[in-house]
Amino acid sequence: MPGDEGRSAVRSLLRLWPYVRPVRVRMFGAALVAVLASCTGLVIPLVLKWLVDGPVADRDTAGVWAGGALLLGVGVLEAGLFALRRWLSARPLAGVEAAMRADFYQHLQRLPVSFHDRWPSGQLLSRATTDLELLRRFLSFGVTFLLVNAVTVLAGCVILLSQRWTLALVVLGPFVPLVWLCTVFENRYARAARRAQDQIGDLTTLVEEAVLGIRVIKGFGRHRSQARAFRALSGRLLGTELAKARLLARIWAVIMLLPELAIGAALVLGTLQVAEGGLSAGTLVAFLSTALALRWPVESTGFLLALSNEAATATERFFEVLDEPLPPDVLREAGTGTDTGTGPARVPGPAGRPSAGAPSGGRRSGHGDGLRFSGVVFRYPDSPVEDPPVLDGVDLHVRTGETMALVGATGSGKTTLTALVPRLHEVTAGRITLDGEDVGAMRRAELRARVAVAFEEPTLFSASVAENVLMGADAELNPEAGPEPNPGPGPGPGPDSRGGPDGAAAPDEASDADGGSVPLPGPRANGDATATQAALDRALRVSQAHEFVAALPHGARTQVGEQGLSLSGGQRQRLALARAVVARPPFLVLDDPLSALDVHTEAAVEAALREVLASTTALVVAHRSSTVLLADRVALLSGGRIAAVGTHQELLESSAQYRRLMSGSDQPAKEGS
Ligand SMILES: Nc1ncnc2c1ncn2[C@@H]1O[C@H](COP(=O)(O)OP(=O)(O)OP(=O)(O)O)[C@@H](O)[C@H]1O
Repeated sequence: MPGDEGRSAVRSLLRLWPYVRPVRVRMFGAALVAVLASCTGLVIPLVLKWLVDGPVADRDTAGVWAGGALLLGVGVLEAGLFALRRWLSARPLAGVEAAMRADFYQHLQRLPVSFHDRWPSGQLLSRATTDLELLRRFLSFGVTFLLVNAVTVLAGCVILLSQRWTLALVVLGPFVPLVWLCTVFENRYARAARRAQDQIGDLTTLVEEAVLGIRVIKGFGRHRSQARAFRALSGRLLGTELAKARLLARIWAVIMLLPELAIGAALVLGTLQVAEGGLSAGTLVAFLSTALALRWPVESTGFLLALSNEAATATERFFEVLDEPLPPDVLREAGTGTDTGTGPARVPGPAGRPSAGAPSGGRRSGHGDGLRFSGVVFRYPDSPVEDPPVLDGVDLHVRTGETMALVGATGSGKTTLTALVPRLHEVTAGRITLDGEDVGAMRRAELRARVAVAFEEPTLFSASVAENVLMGADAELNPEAGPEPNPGPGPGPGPDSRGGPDGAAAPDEASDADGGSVPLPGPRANGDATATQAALDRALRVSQAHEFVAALPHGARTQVGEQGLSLSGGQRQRLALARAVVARPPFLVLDDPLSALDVHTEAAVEAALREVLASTTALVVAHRSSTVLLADRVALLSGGRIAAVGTHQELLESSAQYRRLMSGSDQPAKEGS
């Protein structure tokens, strides 16, 4: 029902109030000033009336000059007030946009992985950018001028009626059909606006995927089909935008035509009345200039209604994400101000500086029970109900200090099982315990302090190598949690300080890199930063990344990720591994961390990793027999359960499926290295 939709648009917009509240004084002040400015404009016809009926009729030149000066003064005052309105509202409303964007980002960070699995990233991106910008325009311009127009039209009507009520009725006659037409238009436009904004989100997703997957697209020569998909989507968006433009053009035509006709009719009638002597020329001039002054407020209503509708849609789209419920424990922790996932994890400090309450890193987790899965069942929330769960009663015990390799056919659920330990997903049934403590009952910050993860897909952020690695460290080790926007040579080892003419490491530094440290330059390389430096060096050495990092133009301060240097898949994976081991976590979960390494590097990383694994309790997803050999025991995942557990040798002897897996016949793509 049209009426319902209209009301819901208002309801949607009212949800913005908590964001507007802090700047309400400035905003209403700005609106008041705008109303004043607009009403000042309405004084001009009255001055004109006085001018025509007074000094002009009396041929009083001095009076005409005075009237002209008065008109000029009123005009300047009106312009000054409008400028003041802009000054009053610009800064606070930019703040509103920033606050909304910050809330949106924080909520996205806190939402579970299952939400991000479900939502296309382009939809989120367009809501955080286009929609919020639209809302700022609505709040700074739309709301104000809806109010200004309403007050101006009302004041104008009073002036018109007081000048000549019969003529006023002629001018105001079209008002009723106009309101009705606007209501019809508003509802149609709201639907088109929603469609367009959703289509922008889809288009953003497509562009993002095309940019991220550019190698696949080029490698498989898919640019034509990709371009076709883009054209189809942008064609659809174009269609919607044209439909919007047509709707707008129609309502605009009506909004402009009806008042013009009415003013024309009033002009004819008024002139006749002046000719007959029933009306003074000044009154007619004042009447007509008031009617003309009301033209813009009436005409701009169509545009403002369109803007309001788009803003209502943008608000709905914004709150669709913000209304997504957070997991109860995240909510609780957010309420107590505890870290819920946006900051660096609190993990045990380096040797000699254990964090209070957390087990000291770099040693076995002692008398604990290790990592235990008991009757773990898991089904992806969006999977069809008739499908069996991915994991259907997993029982597995990784003893303290033990390294357990997890093997299984492609799609058997290995990644899913590892993701349950740091609670990227919540178990559907059963429990996972760390040293006897249920991970489901642990605070997330504490869980992250105990478990470090490295995924098969190594993600690097637009930050320096050091910051990327230290992301896995606690606050003490990680002096600068946020990424720096720019590398900047700074006081650190820029190309000049690293020696080589083209930024390559000088021979002495290269040899330093072999056995020494990859210095963190500048403010970090002093005093308290020694521990950070030591942890970083150790992690880089363990992951066999120290040599290539030392050879980077700015060493560990080199910017990597999207806005920095591109690294090879193997280099990225080694940095992700360094991130996982930097804090020497008591529990380590690695999802095939060596998959992108060449045989030579893999052997070197394995040797170093063996040292790390010896001091942690680890679950390592393995596709190659070389990774399996790092483990004390192997668990075979099949049919959603652990089908067999034993040493590599035992499983080779007892399990035909394991033999097949290791010989590569089950996983031709990954096995056989
Ligand atoms: N986000 C998701 N939503 C729904 N189903 C998913 C999701 N992620 C994975 N799955 C499904 O869960 C099953 C297990 O996937 P998983 O990635 O855990 O397997 P895997 O053993 O790690 O495979 P691989 O060895 O190829 O990495 C697959 O059937 C997959 O299609």
